Amino acid sequence: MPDTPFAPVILGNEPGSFPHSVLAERHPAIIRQVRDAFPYGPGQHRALDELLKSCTQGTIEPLPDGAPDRGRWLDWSLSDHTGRSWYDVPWLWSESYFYRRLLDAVGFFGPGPWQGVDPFRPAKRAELDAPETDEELAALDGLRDLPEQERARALLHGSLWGNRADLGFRLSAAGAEAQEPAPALVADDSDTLWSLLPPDGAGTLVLVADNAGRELVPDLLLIAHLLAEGRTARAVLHVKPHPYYVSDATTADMADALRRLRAAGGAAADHARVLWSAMTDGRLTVRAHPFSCAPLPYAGMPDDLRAEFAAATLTIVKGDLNYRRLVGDRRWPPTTPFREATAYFPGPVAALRTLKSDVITGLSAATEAALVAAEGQRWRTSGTHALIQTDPSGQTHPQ
Ligand SMILES: O=P(O)(O)OC[C@@]1(O)O[C@H](CO)[C@@H](O)[C@@H]1O
Repeated sequence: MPDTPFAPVILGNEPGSFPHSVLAERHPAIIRQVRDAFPYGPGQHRALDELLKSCTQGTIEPLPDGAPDRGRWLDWSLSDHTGRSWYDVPWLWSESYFYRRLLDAVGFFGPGPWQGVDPFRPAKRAELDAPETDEELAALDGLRDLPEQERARALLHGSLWGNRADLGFRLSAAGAEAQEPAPALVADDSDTLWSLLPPDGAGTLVLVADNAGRELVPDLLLIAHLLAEGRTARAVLHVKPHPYYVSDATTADMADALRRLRAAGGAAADHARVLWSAMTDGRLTVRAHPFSCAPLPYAGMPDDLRAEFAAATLTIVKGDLNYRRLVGDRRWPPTTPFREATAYFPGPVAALRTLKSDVITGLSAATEAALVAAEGQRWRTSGTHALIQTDPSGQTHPQ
């Protein structure tokens, strides 16, 4: 990435914009949802009242003394943003801090009886247990007799479109789920992606997961396929170290999804066996790195994570939020080459994302023009378009 990117960082302070609506409407709705999720006590309700007031009308406050991650947040610019309106700091930062404070309010970080209780768990469980999940898993049996390449492609698309299953998104985009799936890929670098995962792959695939439930299930199926077919020797699944953006996957969600696959029978259970045994012998590992919940773009990743991505044959980055973090949460001209925005990334990287926020790179001028002609700017946030973008070059990029 150029040292001084010319695209402005996205803030939430423009009334009528998507980021503003997230801060002004989605966050209060999430607080309401959390209040309903568990029989919290008066202290938790008071803390939620205070958070509601702070995040809609107030300013950013420091973390409480003794917060286990206070030092980390200070490194992540907390002091610079303290005292400022939630709307006036980078939107990515503001949203991330909202989830951090929400967890405080319900006692997630303890000490106390609510320590470690995920406030979003009921919503995530309901989705995983929904009949639609059964239907999707049963459909897997129909793939069994297809040639490997077709199965691989179907599973890649399952993982891609699984990103529409985002519980936070549904809070503010009622109806998006009900629409016909828009098949339109606004960018499709899948051939390059597959070239990095050849049938005799000896390397490591890293998949940076996004949502639990109906997104994580197809992500796991894709990993199972790649391991079983020898397209990768090892895989690392990055999940969040704590609940985040409502539906983001944690280790507990991964375990729930895997148990769900195992219980489904048929091809789903076959995939579960592959994953279970790969976890047992270490070919599949799970990581919950603190930076996965950082309010910063990946360009600011710490050295250990950089080394991990550098060593991978391919890193697949899932979802909208991870895309914002991958390319930088900025108002890029849409034709900015994806490879320019990811030039800092230390290894080959691919993004699988449905479009749910304003950020976009890597469109051809013709694609952008067609989208604008058909929908104005709505295509950016409607969740009905998707992309597969690949930057195979890693460190060999000219910086
Ligand atoms: O990362 P995901 O699950 O695909 O999407 C996250 C999301 O719903 O939340 C953000 C707004 O809160 C947007 O980036 C996006 O719309």
